[in-house]
Amino acid sequence: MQLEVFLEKVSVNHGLNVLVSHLAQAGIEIAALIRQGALQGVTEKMTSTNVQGETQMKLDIRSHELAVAQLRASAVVAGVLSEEEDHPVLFETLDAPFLVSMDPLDGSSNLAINGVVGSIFSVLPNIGVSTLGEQAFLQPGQDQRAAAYLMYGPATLMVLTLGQGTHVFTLDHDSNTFMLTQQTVQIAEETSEFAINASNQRYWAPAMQRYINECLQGADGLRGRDFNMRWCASMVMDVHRILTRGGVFLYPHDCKQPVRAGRLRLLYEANPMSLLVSQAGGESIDGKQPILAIQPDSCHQRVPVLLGAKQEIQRLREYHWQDSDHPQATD
Ligand SMILES: O=P(O)(O)OC[C@H]1O[C@](O)(COP(=O)(O)O)[C@@H](O)[C@@H]1O
Ligand SMILES: [Mg+2]
Ligand SMILES: [Mg+2]
Repeated sequence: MQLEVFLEKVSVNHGLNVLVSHLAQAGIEIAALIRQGALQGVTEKMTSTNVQGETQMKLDIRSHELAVAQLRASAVVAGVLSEEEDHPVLFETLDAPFLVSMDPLDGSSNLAINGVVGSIFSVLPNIGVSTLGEQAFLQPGQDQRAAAYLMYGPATLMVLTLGQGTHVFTLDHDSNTFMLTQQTVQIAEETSEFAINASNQRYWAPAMQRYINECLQGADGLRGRDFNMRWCASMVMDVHRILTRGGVFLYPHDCKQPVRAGRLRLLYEANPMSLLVSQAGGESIDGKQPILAIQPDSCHQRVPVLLGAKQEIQRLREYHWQDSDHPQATD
């Protein structure tokens, strides 16, 4: 089933369907660029840096421009917040029904090694950007109307939720259309696989040290079974593995840069991925509280991200509460 047919079937919100189709089109255009590799200067670095102080890749900018153009053309979006721009880009259609927050290119460090990258999108209702300005983007993740990521791997995938389950579409490069290949994905509650950048271990809080040490002790330790580890340095690829075969993805707070709450951004990485994971039966927390319940206070704020298999996230929450000697939060 083609994406547009699926949308007409499951969603009565025509405006949202139009928006999702334009996200898909942006994905098709970005995929075409990526496939050209160095021929399109895909691995080139810019001299500019983004608001996070990160050197921008040429493709960070091109992906941003292609997505902004598609969202503007949809005529149902009032403005876009992007990882690659300090302030939201506001369109003429200021009263349009939706706002979008996006990470136009996720996993940029993988480009130079021809690795997997992606794009991440969060769709929010327009609560009055014409008067509120960028404050209108500071809505908790639970208010999202849709979330999606594009994965530019051996196949090009679009993974989507409109709040009724999480579904996978594969791009048919011959007809340039996305076809439904997996409906209502479910994440197993139990897992023996974790993803974390272990090079940061010495900076982690005791709760994280404890959890990872127990996983590494495996069958010889308290967990009584061996755990496997993966790290792709692309949130899209790590989360897609979890939606496909389970596991947990962990980018916890660390004291490498104590002022920084985490590495990943709440509005265009943590929130959309948390909605996709929770709609597939998984959970996501910042250590103590559900990420989707966090009230954002700035557009590019960072947050610790622990997401995936329910049982592991509940164990991690327990360890974090025990850490801070707070009465254990009960479910
Ligand atoms: O380089 P590290 O510390 O392992 O971090 C990898 C993480 O950073 C990211 O690349 C950040 O995203 P961007 O590439 O969009 O900035 C995530 O995709 C990934 O999970
Ligand atoms: Mg990213
Ligand atoms: Mg990015």
